[in-house]
Amino acid sequence: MLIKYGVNSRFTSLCSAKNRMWVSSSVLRRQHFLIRTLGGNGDHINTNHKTMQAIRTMSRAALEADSENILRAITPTLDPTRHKGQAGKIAVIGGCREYTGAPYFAAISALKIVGALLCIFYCSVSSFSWEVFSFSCQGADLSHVFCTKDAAPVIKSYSPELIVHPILEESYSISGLSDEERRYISSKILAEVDKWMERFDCLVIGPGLGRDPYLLECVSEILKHARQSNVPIVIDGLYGIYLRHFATDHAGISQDGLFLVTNSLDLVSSYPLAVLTPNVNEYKRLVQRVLGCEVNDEDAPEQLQSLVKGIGGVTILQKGKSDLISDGEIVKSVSIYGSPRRCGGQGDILSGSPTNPTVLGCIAGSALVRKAASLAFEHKKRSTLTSDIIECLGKRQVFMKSL
Ligand SMILES: NC(=O)C1=CN([C@@H]2O[C@H](COP(=O)(O)OP(=O)(O)OC[C@H]3O[C@@H](n4cnc5c(N)ncnc54)[C@H](O)[C@@H]3O)[C@@H](O)[C@H]2O)[C@@H](O)CC1
Ligand SMILES: Nc1ncnc2c1ncn2[C@@H]1O[C@H](COP(=O)(O)OP(=O)(O)OP(=O)(O)O)[C@@H](O)[C@H]1O
Ligand SMILES: [Mg+2]
Repeated sequence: MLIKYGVNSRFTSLCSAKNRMWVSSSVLRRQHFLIRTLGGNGDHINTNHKTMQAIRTMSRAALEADSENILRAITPTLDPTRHKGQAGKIAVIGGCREYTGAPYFAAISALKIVGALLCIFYCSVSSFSWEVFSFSCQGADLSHVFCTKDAAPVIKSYSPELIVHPILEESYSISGLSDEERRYISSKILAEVDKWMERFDCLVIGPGLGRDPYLLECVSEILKHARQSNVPIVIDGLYGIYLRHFATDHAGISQDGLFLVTNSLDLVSSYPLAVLTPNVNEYKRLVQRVLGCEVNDEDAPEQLQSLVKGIGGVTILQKGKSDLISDGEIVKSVSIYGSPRRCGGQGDILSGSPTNPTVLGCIAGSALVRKAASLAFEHKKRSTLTSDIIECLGKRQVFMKSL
């Protein structure tokens, strides 16, 4: 079944000769996971395959995506025969001394609404083959947060549902240490994340990470390892850092320089399982850095497509009045009514929502958050907060499905 739908070749082609041995077990695990979550029922796949083809054909002509239909089509019916873990395990890498809300919002949203890779369809539309890594909208089974030691007790206190790993370090907590000691601490952090990496179906990197250079260097390494393991990655809120190019002097004080993140775009470039979710400021800085110009609202779809091509091989979900999504091949817009409230944290919910690397998945994630925001605003009006939106994520009006 997997071979028929190209899953095998998809994953195999992602493994370079160098890391094939290393990733093989995680790839196999994910394939088994996919077989299980597909329900082992060919009819089910064929039905969905046709649905996806129909959606794809329908929406190719217009910029505006048929997001409600897409959301409905990829939302599975809850299946009482499944056991814990089959809807996926998500990890958020984020949370530092200042920001504890952002990783919580992303992780709890993943737990509430985003299952994991539920189905892979290879849709042949026109002349090219198109794969859909679709996460179920039934809620992941386990949601982890890897954050700094200071942030962990706070995040744990928000929710007993989250599994919180207090392992990241910021510069202030290691000040006075030698370079060698710092490198040792980094390697310990990386080893700790690696122990878990294989189990994750998706990483969300960035919510509430802040801008500490030591922390970000560690996260760059985590990102590299995730990529070697072919784990889908959503990257949120890091673009300021990417473009600021921190360098670290021996005392751990950050200064502008051409260091860390000249390479950071390389970290994601040509990685088809990466989704970037920039907000207005982050997008502006990305455009300036990659295209060397200012944001052009008149030709927004074309500019987004150029940006994706400039970075190479990723999917970008540009947040704004309308969300624009592109993988470099196509551009789609989601403009369904959301909320006029612009309270912080809504982007963090969104970063926990697409958790899959395709335009289709991003459309569903965007529609989901906007519909939940609209529903929350109906009830809370001007006092709507991100936590109110989270409460609305699973409502029937959002999914238009009862089970
Ligand atoms: N409750 C929470 O814990 C929340 C935490 N958040 C976190 O807050 C952090 C900032 O997010 P925002 O959405 O406010 O970020 P923005 O990119 O919107 O930036 C906020 C401000 O900082 C400036 N800025 C950012 N990066 C810069 C850079 N490299 N050079 C110069 N100026 C820069 C921007 O111009 C803007 O004025 C992120 O880590 C984010 O994840 C937000 O997600 C909101 C909620
Ligand atoms: N002007 C707008 N009108 C309607 N919806 C919007 C508007 N701007 C953003 N959104 C929606 O709000 C959500 C969050 O986008 P936003 O630009 O606020 O992200 P952010 O700044 O990264 O948020 P966060 O505070 O979590 O970091 C997205 O779902 C987006 O579709
Ligand atoms: Mg944000």
